[in-house]
Amino acid sequence: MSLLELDRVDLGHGTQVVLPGLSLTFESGERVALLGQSGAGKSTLLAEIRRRLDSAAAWCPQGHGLVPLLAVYHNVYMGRLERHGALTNLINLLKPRREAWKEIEHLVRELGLEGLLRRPVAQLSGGQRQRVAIARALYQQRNVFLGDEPLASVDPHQARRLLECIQARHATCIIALHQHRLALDHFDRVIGLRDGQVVLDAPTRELTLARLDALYPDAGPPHHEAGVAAST
Ligand SMILES: Nc1ncnc2c1ncn2[C@@H]1O[C@H](COP(=O)(O)OP(=O)(O)OP(=O)(O)O)[C@@H](O)[C@H]1O
Repeated sequence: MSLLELDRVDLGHGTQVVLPGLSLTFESGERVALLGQSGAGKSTLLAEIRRRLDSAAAWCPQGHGLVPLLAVYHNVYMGRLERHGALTNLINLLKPRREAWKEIEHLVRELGLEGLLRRPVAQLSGGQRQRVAIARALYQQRNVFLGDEPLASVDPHQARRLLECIQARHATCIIALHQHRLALDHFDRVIGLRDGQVVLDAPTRELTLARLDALYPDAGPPHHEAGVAAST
């Protein structure tokens, strides 16, 4: 079943077109990895997909979008803010709701953040913040998971584990990432962007690491996330 279709659309920012004449179809139940060098247009494409899917999609942004002074619990709770009234949310800020606390506690434990629910995000490491952002997106409980490099600041072993948590809850996901081994092992399809063009769109079973590395001509010799490969 088709999830969404882009038919010769020009995507960009203001008057600047970044992805001209883009045509792509996404299916429900598909796990899609978006690859490409910095500036290739991955975030621009994700922003359009997000705009079109609206409340059907959970969103994990590149910059995490967390509130540093608030505790982990409150940052994760924000994933569902709009489901409750303003008063409920205000009371929850002062005195966390018991059932929400339990649910979030369970979720963060799964992501390796146990014991940190009360800690302000400002006092977390980069990798821990990344996991809080993922927890907030999972807490949204949407059909589709959209992520803009949600695995960028965690080690290869953790990246694989987090991806498994995400995919256990979302049959459909579209995620920008740079870890080629993960893309091949955990996704059905890879879309590769370069300079605003789709230069690769293929099922992962037809792809090799060398083919994905070719999307990054400026990167030098490939490194292939040795830790990830060794862990499988
Ligand atoms: N808000 C913006 N206003 C104007 N131009 C933008 C804006 N955001 C991105 N761009 C430009 O659009 C192009 C594509 O950027 P985009 O963020 O989509 O790339 P990306 O592949 O996600 O890169 P990265 O891996 O660094 O996040 C770049 O040339 C960038 O400078």
